[in-house]
Amino acid sequence: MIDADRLKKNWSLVAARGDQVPLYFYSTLFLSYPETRDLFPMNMAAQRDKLVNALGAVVSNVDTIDAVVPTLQALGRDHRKFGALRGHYPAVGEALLATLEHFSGAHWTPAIAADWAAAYELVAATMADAADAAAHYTPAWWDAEVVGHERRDLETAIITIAPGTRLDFTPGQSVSLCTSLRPRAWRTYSPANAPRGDGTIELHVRAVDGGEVSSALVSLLRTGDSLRVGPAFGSGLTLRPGSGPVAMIAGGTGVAPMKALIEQIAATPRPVSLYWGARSPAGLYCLDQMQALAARFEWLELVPCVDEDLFGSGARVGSPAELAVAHGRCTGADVYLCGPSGMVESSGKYLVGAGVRADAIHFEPAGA
Ligand SMILES: NC(=O)C1=CN([C@@H]2O[C@H](COP(=O)(O)OP(=O)(O)OC[C@H]3O[C@@H](n4cnc5c(N)ncnc54)[C@H](O)[C@@H]3O)[C@@H](O)[C@H]2O)C=CC1
Repeated sequence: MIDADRLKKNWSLVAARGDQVPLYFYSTLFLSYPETRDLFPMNMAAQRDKLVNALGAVVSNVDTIDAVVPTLQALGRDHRKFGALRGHYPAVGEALLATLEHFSGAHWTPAIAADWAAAYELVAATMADAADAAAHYTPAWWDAEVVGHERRDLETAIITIAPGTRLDFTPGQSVSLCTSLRPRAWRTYSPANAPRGDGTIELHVRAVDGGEVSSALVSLLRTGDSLRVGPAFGSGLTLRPGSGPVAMIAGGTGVAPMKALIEQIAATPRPVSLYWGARSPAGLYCLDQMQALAARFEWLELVPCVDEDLFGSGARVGSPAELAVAHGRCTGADVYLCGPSGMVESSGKYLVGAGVRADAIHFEPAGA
């Protein structure tokens, strides 16, 4: 029986050492098992945070492991795209335990070691089993051709890809992708369209500061190039059944999954209010597309919002969540939130404080 409290306490002790933890973990892994280096991107900076986040998520849920089984299974299926094999899991487990022992110092006991080993074995077996099962019915990744690349501004591009074989997804889900311009570095985006007859997928990419992959996708990628795409995952933002009102609160390119949801809702319309925020009017990079949708669907209300409007664009000034509440759009509605993680977090708190039921607020948890 795993003592979850003991594990959580030990994890907070180790996690307090910050960046040193993943650094130690990867050094140990690559020294002991050099062949695993090829599974990871050349630049490990982004990868380091991922390990810490993933570990934290698993550990904090170890006492309710049933709740994270679907996530672990999706993770296992997704890891096939890295070339991760069942044989790699023990190597990772060994490096993980060595790292935990190193940072626990005098707090490391045989009982804690046994708890960690058992928790890791459970996680690894769930992931590896799901990966093996998926190998029977789905590819490890899809090769897709870039069939459209439209720069919307210096930092943002709308990229359309055509996977070689059909890639199924549900609006609101995400896919990860990798370009040979930045080998083995995968980043996640949400399709901005409901599934199409021709299988093409629209992705909205903003070059983030220091983001080597997003910058390459925006500035260097060209029509005709190919990308690798991983399986669709996530259920936080998928449409809940019902015919009642929907309020969508989006920030920046977080509008992409909202556009996909709107296209899905068009099949069985219900009232939708989309409050879409950006720092300035220039950040509303696909306002024309969104306005065209609002003109086409009488059940769709579009409210562009900006932090400041120096030149009088006509967008509302204020936070999308606060405006949506002030206009009564969240009352009795299913609310979908997507954008920068800080915005999702603060908007969620604001909505709950304003009386919106927590179970009516939907978003993809950070790091998912
Ligand atoms: N491209 C895609 O397919 C998807 C993108 N996302 C996420 O959406 C985000 C979009 O980023 P950008 O377009 O660069 O947006 P941005 O940085 O330009 O911000 C958009 C809006 O969010 C507000 N905001 C930003 N940080 C905030 C904070 N900490 N607290 C409160 N409000 C805040 C801004 O004031 C602005 O109104 C990214 O974090 C991305 O990971 C999420 C899902 C899909």
